[in-house]
Amino acid sequence: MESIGVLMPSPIYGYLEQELAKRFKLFNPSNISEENVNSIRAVVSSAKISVDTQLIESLPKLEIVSTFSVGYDKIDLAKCREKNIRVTNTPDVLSDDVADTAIGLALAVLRKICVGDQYVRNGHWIKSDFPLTTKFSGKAVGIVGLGRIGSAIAKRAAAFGCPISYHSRSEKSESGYKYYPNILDLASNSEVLFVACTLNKETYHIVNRQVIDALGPKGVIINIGRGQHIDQPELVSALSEGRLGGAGVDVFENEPEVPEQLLGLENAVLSPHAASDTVETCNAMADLVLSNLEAHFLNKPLLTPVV
Ligand SMILES: O=CC(=O)O
Repeated sequence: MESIGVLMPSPIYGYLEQELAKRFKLFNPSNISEENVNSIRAVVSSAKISVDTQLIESLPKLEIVSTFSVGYDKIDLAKCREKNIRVTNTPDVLSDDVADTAIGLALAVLRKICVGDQYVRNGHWIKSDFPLTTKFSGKAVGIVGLGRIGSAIAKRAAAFGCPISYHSRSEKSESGYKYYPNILDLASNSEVLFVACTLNKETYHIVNRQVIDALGPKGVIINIGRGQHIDQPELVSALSEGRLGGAGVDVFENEPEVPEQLLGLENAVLSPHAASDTVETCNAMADLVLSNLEAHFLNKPLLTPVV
């Protein structure tokens, strides 16, 4: 497969790059030219790399886009379908880490773990005790999107004694959790709302002002999905006005830009879109990207096809 050209539009992960370079002819924007563009048959992308019409059209021999991410919202799927370009992602292998991060953010927000850390480091503890925080165990948990990641969050939250409800396109009665066909009803009946659905036209800004207000001043939102799931200016104003109790945010609308106002809010815990970023999981994601590419070029079934 050494003669097959694979384009990585920007750096993703060292191990993945090394392994791709061993197996394929690896290109990046600095070594791609008009002569070799026709040898490129695959693009390796990520949650941060856009595979838009322009990129797809510029690669006439493109056969497959393999993204190092579970989300594929940055890939123009319609264009890929139109041109018979296959698309793969990396589901399952990252669900545990993302769910762990979601629970970690909920604990950090409610138990003020980051604020407490600063309290100790800045010497305030010597002067006075840290104010009481809020319990997570037993809180009513709402999950938006009961897919692989949402289910992994539910399993963990259930172990904390939290009653679980969810909203998704369709009811998953086998889950045994309470289903709300309307996200507003879910928010009204939840104390901690986890956003874990796929980003698409229907879920863009699924958490809007009404949903935030339904959660209320004691409510907490945890977003490990995509920044675009939440109307970010509404989130920031609700947090700063105390209309929402807190938020744990791993993803932002215009990453890596983060609204200045959010940086100053103690009731928000911020994370740099890193929910799946452990060595173990990134290696497993890289292996899945490689296996999908190898399967494609050996005419075998793709392991995790999207298109
Ligand atoms: O955001 C990360 C992913 O989609 O895997």
